[in-house]
Amino acid sequence: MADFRTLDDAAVKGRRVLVRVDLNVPMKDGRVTDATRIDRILPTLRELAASGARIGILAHFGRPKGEPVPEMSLRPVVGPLAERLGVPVAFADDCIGDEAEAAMAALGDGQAVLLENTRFHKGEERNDPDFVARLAKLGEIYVNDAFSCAHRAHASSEGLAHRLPAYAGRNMEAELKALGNALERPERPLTAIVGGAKVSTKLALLGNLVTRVDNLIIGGGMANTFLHAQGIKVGASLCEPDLADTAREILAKADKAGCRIVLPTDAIVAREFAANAAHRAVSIDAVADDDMILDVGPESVMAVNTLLEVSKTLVWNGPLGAFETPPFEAGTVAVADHAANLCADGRLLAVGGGGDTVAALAMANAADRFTYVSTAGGAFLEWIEGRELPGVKALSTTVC
Ligand SMILES: Nc1ncnc2c1ncn2[C@@H]1O[C@H](COP(=O)(O)OP(=O)(O)OP(=O)(O)O)[C@@H](O)[C@H]1O
Ligand SMILES: O=C(O)[C@H](O)COP(=O)(O)O
Repeated sequence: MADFRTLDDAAVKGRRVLVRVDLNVPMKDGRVTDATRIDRILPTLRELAASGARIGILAHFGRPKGEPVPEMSLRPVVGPLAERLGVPVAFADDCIGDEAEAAMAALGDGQAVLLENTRFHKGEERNDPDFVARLAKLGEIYVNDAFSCAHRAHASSEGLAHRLPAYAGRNMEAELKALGNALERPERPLTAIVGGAKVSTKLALLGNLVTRVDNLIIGGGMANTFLHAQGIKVGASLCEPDLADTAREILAKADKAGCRIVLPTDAIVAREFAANAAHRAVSIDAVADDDMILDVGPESVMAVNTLLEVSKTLVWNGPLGAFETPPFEAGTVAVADHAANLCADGRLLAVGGGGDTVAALAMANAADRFTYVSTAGGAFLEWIEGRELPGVKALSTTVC
């Protein structure tokens, strides 16, 4: 584990502490649908509040690309956060500038303010030194509790650690410890399931993953680009044709590395992406031009579950279908339940991670039966690949 300072080493009473957390929580119609990421940061926030810190909470939501996008405001998260924390949390409409500075100045010991989405500024993702300086002006101490954002070298997740005395929060510590314990020397066969919708940012990661795992099951929106790359028609499904070459390279690399790739052989398709839309199961080579693949089909579920029976370790990021919209949760739920049963029987060590993956595991009542559930998705995948995560590295190299 990285050698970093923790809250045990920080003297925070009466001091302005900037805490980077991950509030990129699953949301539907402006309501938080899974609060796992909120629950995991409570120990840090409670400890800081009890120690008399004046807490400025930094977080992002969605991918607004450096512009204020009202639908990606963090305001709807204030209520659930305050409720779970058990104390009021103020809100500032900007994370830098006069409003943010005034909000921080107004805090008493033990009080907290949530600052608006850091990604509303281009400087966040660019890790722009001027933007980092404007954030740093708000605090005297920096705590990074967002393991799930540690793969991003952004201003609030990396840059700040070089500007302020930096510490790991309790969630950051706990995630690194739990993942290390579960997966440092995984028993084989090691199987990974990667699904979900963040195709452009996660597909490239699979090139390394295939050299580390014995089996890679690809589902969700991620599978469609691979199917397309193999000349299979995916109709109106989520697909990134520009990444077809990358997908083919990954398949070739997997072949060379002896990693078995499992793609869906059938799918649940619909012509409308809506709850209870008319849908049907089709063979993967029978997807029509106006069909959307929204879940894996029953034959694919059976193949995945059979492979899990002969696996010793499972790592899973990304749901196998659009699980928030019934009935397209069926594939994800069936596989999650089977993995959880194998895990409960001691036949499989199963670790799942990711904002929506956690919600999907909870929907399947599988989360409690998994060995460990991480809040991290992309960061989890990069950690499994053995990459150094910039947000973690910055904590261990800080000079103050
Ligand atoms: N076939 C599909 N078509 C469209 N969307 C899909 C499909 N399969 C899965 N999804 C969507 O993928 C989303 C989750 O993907 P994502 O990659 O963000 O996973 P995650 O667990 O949240 O990981 P991270 O924490 O990195 O975001 C869900 O909203 C789900 O509806
Ligand atoms: O959901 C996540 O995995 C983290 O919040 C990071 O989000 P990002 O993939 O948009 O950087």
